[in-house]
Amino acid sequence: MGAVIRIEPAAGLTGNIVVPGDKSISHRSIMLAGLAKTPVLVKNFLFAQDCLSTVSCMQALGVKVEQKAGHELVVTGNGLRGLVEPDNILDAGNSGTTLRLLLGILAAQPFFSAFTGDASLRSRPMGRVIKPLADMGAVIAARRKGRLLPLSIAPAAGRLTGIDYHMPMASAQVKSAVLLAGMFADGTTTVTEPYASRDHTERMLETFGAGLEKNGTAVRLRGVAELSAPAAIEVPGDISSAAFWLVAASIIPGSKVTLSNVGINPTRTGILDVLGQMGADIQLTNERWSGREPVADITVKHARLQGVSIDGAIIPRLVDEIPVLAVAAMFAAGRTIISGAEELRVKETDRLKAVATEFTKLGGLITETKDGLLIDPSPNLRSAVCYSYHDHRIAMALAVAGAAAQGVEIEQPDCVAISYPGFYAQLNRFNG
Ligand SMILES: O=C(O)C1=C[C@@H](OP(=O)(O)O)[C@@H](O)[C@H](O)C1
Ligand SMILES: C=C(OP(=O)(O)O)C(=O)O
Repeated sequence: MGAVIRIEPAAGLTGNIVVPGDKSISHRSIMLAGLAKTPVLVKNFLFAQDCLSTVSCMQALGVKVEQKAGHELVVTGNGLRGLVEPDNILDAGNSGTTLRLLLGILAAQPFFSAFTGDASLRSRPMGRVIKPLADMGAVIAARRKGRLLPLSIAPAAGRLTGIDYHMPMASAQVKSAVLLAGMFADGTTTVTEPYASRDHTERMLETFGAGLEKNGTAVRLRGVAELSAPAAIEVPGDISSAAFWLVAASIIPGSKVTLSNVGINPTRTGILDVLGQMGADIQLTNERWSGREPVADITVKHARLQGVSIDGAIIPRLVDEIPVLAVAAMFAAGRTIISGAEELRVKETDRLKAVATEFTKLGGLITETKDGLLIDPSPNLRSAVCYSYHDHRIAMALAVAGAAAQGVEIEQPDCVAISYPGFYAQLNRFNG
């Protein structure tokens, strides 16, 4: 693709877009299927770099993964206690989800393993997962006093012990790591979050026969002897990928686009709620179930947007959509205030800083605060050379801003392959 991509202004978005499979659910489908005894067909798997990192780690742990036609995989594991010691360091690449969820699984294994990742992942906080796992009896050593990759996991002295863990932040990755370790532990494991984060792990554990109890934001799980796998899992389209089109169509005049087969799990639909509050014209049709995950087709038309204030429980429900929500806010009337979003500082890059710095280069009226963003209507957006920070969501948010205004040049654009390899090709179809 090259070191820089030029995004041209787009005409109205029309027609149908099929967004790729959900990244969170794709990761979990490979991990849980890989711990089952019978083969699982995974349909609409996301063939993107992050999920492929999970595939290669699971293969290194002795799980067979075969690619079938299209977006299908067959995963064949060796049962809940059938993983084998990897003969090299596992590489999670750019993927926080791969690393943190697998850490929960590997913390409970009777063998040694070690992890590294790319430069971004090596700077992201791992203490938040290592601490509760260590409380369960896991033996994990990591760089910078147990906080950063690379890290190693030694076999625990005996079986892990269930804990009652109150998480300091809402994080599906931390919650999932503890629950996955809890499957292998003696007794019960309870995790409580300050606000509800995505619950795909809980839903998929139930699909694989592991009983859970939920009470508010608390989830409780007992140790499991063996999983019982479904014959097939169908991964819904990713609402976090759909979000780029929801915003692009809302702000580009003449747009009317239908996004088919998008996951609408309520722990993920904050973007629909907030765009709706801003005055977006969004309709859901054909609501149905894909296993335990709800899906729908979503039609979005251009609309006049209003600024909005968001904080608190909504943030985990749209945590990855904030960069593109900031684009919607630049095109809205009135100020938008985003707070309680300090978690964005520990994603692939510091997303609050990246959004404020790069959108300012485009003429956006946007200021970073300690835990969020202040965004004013920005009528004089211009073209500029902007930087992705190698962060897929920053690159795609910049592309949407450029497409809706005077174009943009994005340095280091290839990172979209982390979650949405066909993104630029799809956007090019709408060149004005
Ligand atoms: O569990 C998951 O699949 C994810 C959880 C979120 O991270 P946190 O758990 O750090 O909030 C999210 O940002 C990430 O893209 C995917
Ligand atoms: C934060 C993200 O992913 P991860 O934490 O898995 O790297 C993301 O996809 O926006």
